[in-house]
Amino acid sequence: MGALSLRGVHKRFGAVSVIRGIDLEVNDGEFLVFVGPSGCGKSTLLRLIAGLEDFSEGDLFIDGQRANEVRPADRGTAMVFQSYALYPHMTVAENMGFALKMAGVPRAQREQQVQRAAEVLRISELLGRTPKELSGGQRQRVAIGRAIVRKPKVFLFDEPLSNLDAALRVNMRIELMRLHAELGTTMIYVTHDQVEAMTMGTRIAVFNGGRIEQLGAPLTLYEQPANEFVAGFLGAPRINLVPRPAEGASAAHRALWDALATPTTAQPEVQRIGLRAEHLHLLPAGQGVPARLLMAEHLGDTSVLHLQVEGLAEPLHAKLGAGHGHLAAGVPVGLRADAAWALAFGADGRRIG
Ligand SMILES: Nc1ncnc2c1ncn2[C@@H]1O[C@H](COP(=O)(O)OP(=O)(O)OP(=O)(O)O)[C@@H](O)[C@H]1O
Repeated sequence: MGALSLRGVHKRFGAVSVIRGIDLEVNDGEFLVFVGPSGCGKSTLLRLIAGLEDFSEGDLFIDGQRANEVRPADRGTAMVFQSYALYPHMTVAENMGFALKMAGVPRAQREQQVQRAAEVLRISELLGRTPKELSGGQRQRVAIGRAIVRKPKVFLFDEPLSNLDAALRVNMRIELMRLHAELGTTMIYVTHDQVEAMTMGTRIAVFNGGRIEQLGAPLTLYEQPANEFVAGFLGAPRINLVPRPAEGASAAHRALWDALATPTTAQPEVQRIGLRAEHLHLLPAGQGVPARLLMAEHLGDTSVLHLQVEGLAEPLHAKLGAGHGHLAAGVPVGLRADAAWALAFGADGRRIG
């Protein structure tokens, strides 16, 4: 079992309030991702769960038992850090078995648990090496192995992949998902990388300024964000936000607003309409909403276009499939908006529909 409950949690460092009222239920066996911009408190919440920080207010329950005062080693949690924090003079096997040794587990049992974890992580052949003889990805596996041998109820990962290069990160992402499927243990995973969040999480909690803005399944958050912050944080390029045209707005701005009209977006309290880049399409110049191409990023399978609509403060982004490599900066184009995907936001940033 590894269900976790946080109730009314606050954390202050001196006068600075870092966690500002969090209630959260983590289900047994789920892969929950904490995502948010730098400094929003996600690592602090993870450290509170691990027992590395004290609560200023609020309670933590692990499998229904209040755990605020339980020693970190006795909570059934195991944390994996971004810096692998391996002991340089110990072999991989010794590093992985160290916590068990400290806990007084007999040698034979220790060795068996280390062997088993090494098999799961596919690093059996590395057990005799020291950390300096390992690549970054292998070191990260050892750090994870050290957590596995303790058979925790909950794994806590604090940006574990951010020291790895892009290709290795993708590999380790898949490995961690496999590990989760194999062990079935609750995992809480902190990242500021929205791609990691979207691909790995059973659910995602989007943090902002010490609070959770929204909690839900990745695609729910992507398609039905509670507010502009969540809409803007998930998705690359960033969601397009079109403000309601004020008096004296350009004809192109008005045409764009009209192109986004649906029964929801037509409501008078709607102040901004959000449209993701994949729902903005190109037309020949002279058709649709007039725009100018500012810059094109041709990625091979997709092209991301940065477009200026006269009178809008921010450029729009459109994401197109292959076959647009000929488009160069400066050309006039037309735009078609897929209004069925338009999201309507009120003055306070909350989504209306
Ligand atoms: N021990 C501490 N003393 C004082 N302030 C702290 C302490 N630990 C964290 N903070 C502050 O709390 C805020 C939240 O930090 P935290 O590390 O939880 O953010 P984060 O969301 O994990 O960000 P990042 O992705 O940059 O790690 C930051 O402003 C940080 O400076």
